[in-house]
Amino acid sequence: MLKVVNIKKTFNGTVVLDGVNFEVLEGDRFMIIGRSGGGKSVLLRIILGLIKPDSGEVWYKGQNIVTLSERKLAPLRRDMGMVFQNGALFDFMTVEENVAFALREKGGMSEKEIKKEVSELLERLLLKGQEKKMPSELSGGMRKRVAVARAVIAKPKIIFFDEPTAGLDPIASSELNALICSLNKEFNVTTVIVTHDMEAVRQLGITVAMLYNGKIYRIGTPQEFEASKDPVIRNFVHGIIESEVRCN
Ligand SMILES: Nc1ncnc2c1ncn2[C@@H]1O[C@H](COP(=O)(O)OP(=O)(O)OP(=O)(O)O)[C@@H](O)[C@H]1O
Repeated sequence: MLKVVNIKKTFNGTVVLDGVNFEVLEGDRFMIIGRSGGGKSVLLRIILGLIKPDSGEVWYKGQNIVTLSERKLAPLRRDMGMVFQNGALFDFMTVEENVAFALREKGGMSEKEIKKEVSELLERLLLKGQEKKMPSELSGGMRKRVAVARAVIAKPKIIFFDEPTAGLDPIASSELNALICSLNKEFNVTTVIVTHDMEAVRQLGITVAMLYNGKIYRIGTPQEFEASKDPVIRNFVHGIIESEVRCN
């Protein structure tokens, strides 16, 4: 469904991505893990055509996203949903208006139909009663769910999440992961999730790719990562650092 070929990106002489290769199959929940600052968000932005790599290709529906103009990207973007790390909601719109935005942009639906779809989705995402609130009046977990609603309402074929559980408590994280799981299964939305939350990987992952030193170091299942004896993988998965922290 999506193929990333030899992506390279350097910022001010610092190599961030040094030849990244992987393929995401239809229906997958593909987790990209790696250390903070390792280039995961940059990679997502390249895949979405928001920034250009120095070299490499991103194939989607037989087209190389890297070489497309904004005009040619637009129809492909309609297939793609994105939930940014900070939610990126419109602060000046209510919850309802934020979620309806993509449907209004797409056109072809009456206001009544839009209201019905928005209201059904908000109910599914446990946001009933929050319709008229502004984003600033919501908790972090609610904001994330609104961001998910906004990304899925237009029924994308593939959806990208950048650190969906960052800043959420363990219960809110698990609730959000359950939601991502049901969206993937019920609507058959291929899901790509960038995270350093190993619990999210355990709960959601079908395929896991570890980004390390600018390259995909390993691709496997969550179970293979858990059981790996490779020191690079083990240290990441089990949060081991060279001088173990013992404060008590
Ligand atoms: N527009 C930019 N200009 C210069 N450097 C950038 C730019 N965007 C990202 N970088 C650098 O690229 C590196 C990778 O950043 P990125 O945000 O992709 O990391 P990440 O793996 O997503 O980290 P985190 O898990 O902390 O979000 C960082 O060193 C960052 O400073």
